[in-house]
Amino acid sequence: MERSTRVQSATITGTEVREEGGKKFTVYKVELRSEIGPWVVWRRYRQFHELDAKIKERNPSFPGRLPQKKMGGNMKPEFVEERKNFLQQYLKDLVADPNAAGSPEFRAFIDANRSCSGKLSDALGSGSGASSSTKQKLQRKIAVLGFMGVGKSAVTIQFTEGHFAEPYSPTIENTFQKVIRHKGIEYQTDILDTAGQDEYQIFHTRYAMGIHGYILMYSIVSRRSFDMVSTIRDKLLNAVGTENIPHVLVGNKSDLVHEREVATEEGQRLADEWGVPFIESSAKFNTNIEEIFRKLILQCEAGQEGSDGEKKCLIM
Ligand SMILES: Nc1nc2c(ncn2[C@@H]2O[C@H](COP(=O)(O)OP(=O)(O)OP(=O)(O)O)[C@@H](O)[C@H]2O)c(=O)[nH]1
Repeated sequence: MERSTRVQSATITGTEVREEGGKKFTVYKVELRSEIGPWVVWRRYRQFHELDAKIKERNPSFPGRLPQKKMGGNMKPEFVEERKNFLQQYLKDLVADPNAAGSPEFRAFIDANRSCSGKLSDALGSGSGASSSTKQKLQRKIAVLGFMGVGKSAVTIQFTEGHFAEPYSPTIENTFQKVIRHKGIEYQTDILDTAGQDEYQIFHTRYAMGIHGYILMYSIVSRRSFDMVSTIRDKLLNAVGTENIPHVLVGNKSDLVHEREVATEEGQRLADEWGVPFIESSAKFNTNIEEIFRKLILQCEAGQEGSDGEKKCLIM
């Protein structure tokens, strides 16, 4: 299955005035559509400008033209409306150009995980193709997926904050950060702790964009969560459009040995079928927690260094 998620349209459907550090600015609401569904990002003019500079660097003959920068009066409604129309035309030209629309810069621009203040260069940190022998901090975005209550938050919190979050509170969505060092390279990991998924939920497109690797988790004390992890993986592969995405299978709550419903061999067999690493972990006792993230980063890097057809650490 080798399909790329192509953006079919990008439409500016509104504007909003926001404030940061006492400064007001306009943000443009961009509605995007692809075969995996619609999603929205908010972007300010400066981010369009940054995108355009990168696109032109890559392809100086790209025909899209941005409206000129303006020093004052750029909050006036008539000016914002005019700029919006210009930006709309720019996006239309961009989507119509397969090279520009398929570029990592545009992928980062439409990444729903980025805010309207984030710099494009930060989002592209990992996609620069830098050699793994040089010392630098690379950004890796990881999403943790799995059925409700399997311990996605507990594992993430144990890894990033070093304690066990005992009381159960269903997650809506959270992002955590931690630096991992591996072979002299520092990886700035952003971990997206997602809401528990089941077979009826539509897979959020934002879980398919801008993520380098996935932790697919079940609980060894829940047969249902083990059955569900394959369904979630199918939805993920379908949304991302390729099987070549770094992921690991995790059976959490390994400390609850007397309540076990899924044998270690079953987890291992499934991971072998998928061709990915398998780890049993306990967030409660901090067993194998770092191992999960290390294995995922390793898998990511192995793909990047490997030959064609290998799992690649890419921004989808
Ligand atoms: N014994 C044990 N309990 C765990 C472990 N990991 C998580 N738990 C408990 O399981 C419950 C659910 O954990 P969460 O981390 O909130 O699960 P989640 O997957 O984030 O849940 P949702 O946000 O609903 O999807 C909590 O009461 C945790 O304390 C573990 O390794 N061992």
